[in-house]
Amino acid sequence: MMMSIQLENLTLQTQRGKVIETLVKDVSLSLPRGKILGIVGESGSGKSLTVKSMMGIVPKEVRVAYDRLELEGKPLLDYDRLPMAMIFQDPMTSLNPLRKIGYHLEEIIDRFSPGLSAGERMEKMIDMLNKVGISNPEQRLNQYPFEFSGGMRQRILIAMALLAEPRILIADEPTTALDVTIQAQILALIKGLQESLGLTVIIVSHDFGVIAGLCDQVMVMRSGQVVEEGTVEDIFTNPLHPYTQELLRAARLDGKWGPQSLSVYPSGPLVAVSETHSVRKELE
Ligand SMILES: Nc1ncnc2c1ncn2[C@@H]1O[C@H](COP(=O)(O)OP(=O)(O)OP(=O)(O)O)[C@@H](O)[C@H]1O
Repeated sequence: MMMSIQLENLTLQTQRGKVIETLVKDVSLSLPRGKILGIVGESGSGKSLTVKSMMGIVPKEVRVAYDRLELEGKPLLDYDRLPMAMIFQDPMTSLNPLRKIGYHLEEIIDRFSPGLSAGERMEKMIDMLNKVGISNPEQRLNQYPFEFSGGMRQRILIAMALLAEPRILIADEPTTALDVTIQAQILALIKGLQESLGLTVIIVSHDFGVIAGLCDQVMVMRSGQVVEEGTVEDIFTNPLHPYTQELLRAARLDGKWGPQSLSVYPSGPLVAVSETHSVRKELE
């Protein structure tokens, strides 16, 4: 089977004074085309640095080494022509507050689809905003980032990522900054786009609820190393590493994941049905 991403023995190190510190050690992953991999683990476990090193965007002070990094069967030689795009936790930091949304989208079109007429560019922008669920796209193109909610800004970032026509989408904590209802909508959008465009997706999260609802494969990281990996069923129904069990227990206590809700998104807010009775709603 052709692998979309193949990474072998990624190790990341940095130097503090005379001491060399290993941030990520021997991380390997291979992901078939069209599948979703979730990387889960507590803060500082090395999730972000792992995906950033595939994109070639680790900070300068971090030394990157691996035995193999191949995208779609080819060694990665040219970071300017990656078939891969990335979205981040905080959409505001990726948008220029002084520029309208249309400007952001046109910039990407100019880079990845040069030579289009003004009409074709407009058509492409409107089509993409429709795809990511933004209504009144013509009007929205003329608005500034601050005129959008957090969830809508994340949709814009997804639109920007997709305009680069990637076959692999990397999402680093894409819903962490959003409230729970909006989180579910953004995850449903990512899932829908993955299905309709046949994207391979890597999603980084510290939230097992997010992983359970979305992923085919799961990689659990702790202190820069993978402690367990497997299909979503392996990890959720038969977690073997105590850390995975601990994370799952914590996720259950958090109310975000229960054994019966494997294939659904995190449950919604408590809604009162009477003065004394509240019920937790399931989100789509
Ligand atoms: N530029 C850097 N220089 C030195 N150490 C770094 C640098 N960037 C990250 N680290 C360290 O590398 C480790 C892994 O960081 P990383 O951001 O990948 O973690 P993470 O699992 O994504 O956590 P979070 O969810 O908090 O982002 C952390 O201990 C972090 O402090």
